[in-house]
Amino acid sequence: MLEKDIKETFYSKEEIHERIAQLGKTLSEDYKDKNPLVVGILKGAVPFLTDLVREMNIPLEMDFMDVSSYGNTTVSSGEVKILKDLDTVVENRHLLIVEDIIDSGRTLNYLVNLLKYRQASSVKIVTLLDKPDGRVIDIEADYVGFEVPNEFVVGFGLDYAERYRNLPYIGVLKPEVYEKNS
Ligand SMILES: O=P(O)(O)OC[C@H]1O[C@H](OP(=O)(O)OP(=O)(O)O)[C@H](O)[C@@H]1O
Ligand SMILES: Nc1nc2[nH]cnc2c(=O)[nH]1
Repeated sequence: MLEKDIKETFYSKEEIHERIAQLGKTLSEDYKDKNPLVVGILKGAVPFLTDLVREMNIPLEMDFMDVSSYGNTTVSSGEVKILKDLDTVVENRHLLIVEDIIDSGRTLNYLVNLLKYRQASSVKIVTLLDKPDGRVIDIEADYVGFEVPNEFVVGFGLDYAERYRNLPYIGVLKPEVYEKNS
């Protein structure tokens, strides 16, 4: 059903699971004894976060924030808005922000500055995907799953107009899918 809209697969289900297992192992070593607060950024990071934390065999806590800069389009508005804030006080906590993708860098730049201002002990980023050619603000993730080219990708949490988040792999849509929507 969903497959018929996909032009090309960049990363398969198996490749993604293998990479998440490696990241979970590294993070378990780096965060042992730190009781990190794992901060998921809704909604795109949910599939990645739920797989990642199950590969981390250390004590940790989870919380979620929802911020928006894209609306229902493939173009960033440039303005980041908080739609849902954390429930947890982050002062003196080690934070690990979990994202599905860094593209322009605007979302993460905003979040890192905000959480540092709230006096977290440390703020690091793990992202499933990094799109370096999309960058407008100079910010890098501390842990990256895969690099992707400068194309609008969907799947494994990433949507187009709220669809395709449940695809178990990462790919790009056929051009006619956008034409139908415009
Ligand atoms: O580096 P940037 O250019 O800021 O782009 C990255 C952000 O864009 C997407 O979120 P979106 O606002 O589309 O929300 P969603 O996760 O709910 O789809 C993605 O989940 C990142 O949070
Ligand atoms: N679905 C999706 N959301 C994004 N947000 C920023 N870049 C992207 C992208 O390539 N795909």
